Amino acid sequence: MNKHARIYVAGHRGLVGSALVRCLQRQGYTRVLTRTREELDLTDQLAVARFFESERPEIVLDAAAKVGGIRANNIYPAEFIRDNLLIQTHLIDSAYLSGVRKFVFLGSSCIYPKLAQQPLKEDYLLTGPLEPTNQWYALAKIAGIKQCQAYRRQYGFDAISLMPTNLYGPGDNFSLENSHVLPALIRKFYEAKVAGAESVTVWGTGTPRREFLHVDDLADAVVFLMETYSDEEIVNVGVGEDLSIRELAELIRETVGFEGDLVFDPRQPDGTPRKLLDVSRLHGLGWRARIPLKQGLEETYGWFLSHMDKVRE
Ligand SMILES: NC(=O)C1=CN([C@@H]2O[C@H](COP(=O)(O)OP(=O)(O)OC[C@H]3O[C@@H](n4cnc5c(N)ncnc54)[C@H](OP(=O)(O)O)[C@@H]3O)[C@@H](O)[C@H]2O)C=CC1
Ligand SMILES: C[C@H]1O[C@H](OP(=O)(O)OP(=O)(O)OC[C@H]2O[C@@H](n3cnc4c(=O)[nH]c(N)nc43)[C@H](O)[C@@H]2O)[C@@H](O)[C@@H](O)C1=O
Repeated sequence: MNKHARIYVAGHRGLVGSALVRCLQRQGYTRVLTRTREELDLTDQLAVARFFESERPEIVLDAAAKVGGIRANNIYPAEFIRDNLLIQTHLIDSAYLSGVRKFVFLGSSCIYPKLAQQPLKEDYLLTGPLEPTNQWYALAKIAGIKQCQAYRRQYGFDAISLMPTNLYGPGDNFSLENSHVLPALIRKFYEAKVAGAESVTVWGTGTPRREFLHVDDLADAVVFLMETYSDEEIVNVGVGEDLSIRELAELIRETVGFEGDLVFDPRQPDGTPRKLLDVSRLHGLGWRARIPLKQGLEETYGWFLSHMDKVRE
């Protein structure tokens, strides 16, 4: 792949976007294009079309979206379906119209049916009802996959769709309200430790299971597949193993060094009982995750401690 290709990373300040910029720079890509939301609101079709007309990137990595944990998805369904449909539609359409030669769309493991057989194969898409708490976001993502496939079929547009599992790492959203479980628990245990609290409340029953991929692994997989993969079939991107929320909480309690108790709040939603990805297609394409969860947790906790000023909300 030409290391001087003009690559636009949409959403470059987010968890995934910032990891993609780091990864591209590490791999010697010299022309990475970015725009903040203030510079380019991706829900504004005319602004997006003008941006592509004037900047003409050759490659687009789409890491821009309205993203949040189970509570945010449950409370803001209109924003999750509207913003994600608008952002992806504008990016895919303007990229095609302006001659972009490679487009990478990011879905999520939540696109699969709530009670599908585990581990989740890519073929299970649309074979059953979705998890209610994030059906809005999931449907938007499924529409994005179908738009990429339709543009490949009708226009020969080289768009690929990758389905990451739950992600974590430096640059994550550590807000207590709309973040995902791993960063939320890091912050909860840290604040409990500092305050000398007796316990930390974990939402739900602790029984759901989740798979966690470090965002630097994800970025490496995205760049690898950007360079090597071109087909309409979606590709799961994960580690191929999971753990219960209780086990995760115990791991984070140990990483942070909190000595109090866990209290589970079953009034909060558990969400999907399990969403472990089948990663055999990914492995067959020649990529495997490398960062172990324990090591990734320690590194993420270190980042959290040295970036307290950046904790969103
Ligand atoms: N985090 C996870 O566990 C997972 C994430 N994914 C997918 O990965 C991608 C990135 O997610 P993640 O990095 O976690 O999300 P973040 O919320 O960390 O980053 C999203 C980025 O999109 C930008 N953005 C949102 N709305 C707009 C807009 N209207 N105009 C311009 N920019 C906008 C945000 O800008 P600003 O900084 O200004 O808010 C932010 O930089 C998404 O497609 C998500 O669905 C998939 C599976 C799991
Ligand atoms: C990436 C993925 O992320 C989301 O799906 P999710 O994985 O269910 O999200 P989550 O990380 O918020 O929760 C995972 C589990 O953890 C439990 N949990 C305990 N304590 C806290 C807690 O303090 N905060 C949060 N957020 N969850 C907690 C929580 O009750 C649930 O059982 C969607 O965006 C979905 O669309 C998607 O794509």
